[in-house]
Amino acid sequence: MEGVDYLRDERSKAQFDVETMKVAWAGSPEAFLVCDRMAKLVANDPVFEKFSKPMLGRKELFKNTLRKTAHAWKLVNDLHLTEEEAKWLRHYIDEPSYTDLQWEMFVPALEGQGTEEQKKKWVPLAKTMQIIGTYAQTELGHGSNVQGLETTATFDRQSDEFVIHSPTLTSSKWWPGGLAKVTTHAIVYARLIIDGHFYGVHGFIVQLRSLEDHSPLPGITLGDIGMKFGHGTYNTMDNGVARFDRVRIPRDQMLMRVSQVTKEGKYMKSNVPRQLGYATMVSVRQTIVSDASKALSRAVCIATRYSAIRRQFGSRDGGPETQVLDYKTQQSRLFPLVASAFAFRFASDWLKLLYTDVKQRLEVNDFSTLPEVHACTAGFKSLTTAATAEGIEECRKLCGGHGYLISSGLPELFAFYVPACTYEGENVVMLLQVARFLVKTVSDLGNKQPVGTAAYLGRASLLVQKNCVVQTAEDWLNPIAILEAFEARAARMAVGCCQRLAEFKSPEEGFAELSSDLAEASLAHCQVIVVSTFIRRLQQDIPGRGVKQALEVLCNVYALFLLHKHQGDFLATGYLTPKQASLANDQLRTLYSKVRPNAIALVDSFNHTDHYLSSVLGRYDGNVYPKLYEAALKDPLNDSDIADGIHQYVQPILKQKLHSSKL
Ligand SMILES: CCCCCCCC/C=C\CCC/C=C/C(=O)SCCNC(=O)CCNC(=O)[C@H](O)C(C)(C)COP(=O)(O)OP(=O)(O)OC[C@H]1O[C@@H](n2cnc3c(N)ncnc32)[C@H](O)[C@@H]1OP(=O)(O)O
Ligand SMILES: Cc1cc2nc3c(=O)[nH]c(=O)nc-3n(C[C@H](O)[C@H](O)[C@H](O)COP(=O)(O)OP(=O)(O)OC[C@H]3O[C@@H](n4cnc5c(N)ncnc54)[C@H](O)[C@@H]3O)c2cc1C
Repeated sequence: MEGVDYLRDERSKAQFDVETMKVAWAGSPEAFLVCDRMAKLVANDPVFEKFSKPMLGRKELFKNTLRKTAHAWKLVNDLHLTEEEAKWLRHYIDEPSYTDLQWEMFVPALEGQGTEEQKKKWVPLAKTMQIIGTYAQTELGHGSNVQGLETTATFDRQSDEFVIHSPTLTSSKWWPGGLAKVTTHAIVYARLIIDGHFYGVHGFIVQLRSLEDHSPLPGITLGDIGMKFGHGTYNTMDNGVARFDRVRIPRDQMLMRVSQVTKEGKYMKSNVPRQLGYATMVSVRQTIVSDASKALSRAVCIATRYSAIRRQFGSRDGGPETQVLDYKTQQSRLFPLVASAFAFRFASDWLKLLYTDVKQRLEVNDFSTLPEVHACTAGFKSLTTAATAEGIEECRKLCGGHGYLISSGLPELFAFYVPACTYEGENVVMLLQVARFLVKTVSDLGNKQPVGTAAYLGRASLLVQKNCVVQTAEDWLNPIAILEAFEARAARMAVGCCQRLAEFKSPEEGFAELSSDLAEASLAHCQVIVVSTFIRRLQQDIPGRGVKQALEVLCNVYALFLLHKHQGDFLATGYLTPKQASLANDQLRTLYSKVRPNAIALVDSFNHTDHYLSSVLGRYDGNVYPKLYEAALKDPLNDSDIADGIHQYVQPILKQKLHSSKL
């Protein structure tokens, strides 16, 4: 049998309806149709070809992306694509580009932090791409500590302008995507100074380049910050540096939803919290969670298909060898990642609802849920990006040596994905934000009943006393038992941290000293939410033959895999006995056997095109070995039998005359 037959055979074993699972993965029949149409549009358009990317130099890579982005914008207009369709189009083109910043950060910053008047003026210009913007917050000296930014915006009453200035080397803006060569505008975050007084960091709309000839405007120095990790991935983006030498902008270019500066130089706060100035980051973190499920699903699709084709050992009397997918070790590394992709998918759908809700509330000045939403987006961003980055690397290893080839699609995917652990809030820094929320919630338990995602902490006094009642491996299939285990572990970790915090001279000192434990408690809290979201999703109506059952298996795999991975926490907090932890692991092995016949159908449900996967190992048709050979032959080194440099540098060594003493 060939790879093609292996996958055909695997597909025939599926115990659920793949077409309906595709809809469950996409979220709705409408969402499925949009994704499917955009994926095919990209896959069938030669402009979006990706094969040659790894061979291109930096300048060619960058220009190639400019060309693709221009073509995509033409398609958006010619085909009258909606914003949602355009977003999927960008996604499937699969190349970081200045438009990521334009649509994910510049426009949301204008919409979220601008006044009605500012929105009216700037948003249409941005949405029609008459101006192209970026989000210039991070500096050479500070990224995480936003209040530590050094760029200044000094109000000049006489001219009714702000003067934007980079007073030190470390105040240079450093990292913003598209800044180096493309963007005409930026939201520049700077310390506001009026009459020598500092009023904190605010966003300012600054024009960077001439709209006529694209040259940097006077007083502005712009450049690229240099090559980044991986070759053909993030180097398509011109992450940039900017320095401002007393650049003047009109007063009405400060984003003034949160606070205003009057003509007279009076600083006025609206009745909105200053954290609203961070709203763009909340919005993008939510998008990043959704992207995590996409990136992880892509990696597991490649690794699962290849694992069904690859055979090693186990052959006796000349019969076929064992598919590596049949090894329990392979399953225990791969199937939890398949389950995680689904878990993150449903978590991101839920987070989107939470975010939509807070957005509507903010519009009518209801800020009550902002701290919870900030904690959820920050925590989920950290949890999902860390697991996805690790998961992609695990998938590479699951593909053995071939996973290290660029043609496997995995090295480039990893290089493309891994900065998500850092951008939009470094992951540990984000977990510490969740910790602040947890500490406040637990400290306030006597006065305030927590709601929403923290509601379980309202039962903390019970959860710290109760013990797990599981007696058999079967008991671990009960969602109530699973959820209570996660809640009890998280509540005990949070309460334990709070008790120890009280032993320090000041809360700040305690927080700093216990920050590692607090980060772990935060992760445990976020896992409660992801697991409970998956369980709740299964309580909804899910049509299609066997679809719900297959998802139930994955939900249990996800939860029990986490329980096994973090069993130290579950045991140390005293909720579980070693016997109960071991029963969970027994159940996990049984669950892997239930996933096995559905493995290929599950990854088919992601509906990834071969173009999107860009992986010889993950091809839908399974024709791996001939295509791997073909891809290798296309390497420039195979253009000739004798490569450049052989005559010059190798042959002289071969032909050297050695003295007998050196022989
Ligand atoms: C091409 C890739 C494919 C994927 C495409 C997906 C789309 C991605 C688009 C583009 C690609 C990526 C581009 C990347 C862009 C960037 O990275 S932009 C820069 C992002 N920078 C950060 O995220 C900085 C991180 N730092 C912070 O957010 C904050 O400073 C902080 C660390 C959270 C806060 O520090 P600190 O506590 O010192 O700060 P204060 O300002 O004093 O805050 C006090 C209180 O406010 C609460 N807070 C903080 N942030 C928020 C918020 N966002 N919303 C609500 N509330 C917030 C904080 O918890 C404090 O509350 P408390 O006093 O009650 O405890
Ligand atoms: C690919 C990419 C694209 C980006 N695009 C943009 C963009 O478009 N616009 C923009 O403004 N920025 C952008 N950034 C910058 C990005 O947002 C920052 O790099 C990020 O916020 C992290 O900040 P930092 O680099 O200052 O890390 P640091 O904060 O210096 O982190 C270094 C280490 O210190 C630790 N640390 C920091 N503070 C604490 C603390 N309080 N407690 C415990 N540990 C701590 C961190 O955990 C980490 O281990 C981009 C970055 C990348 C990699």
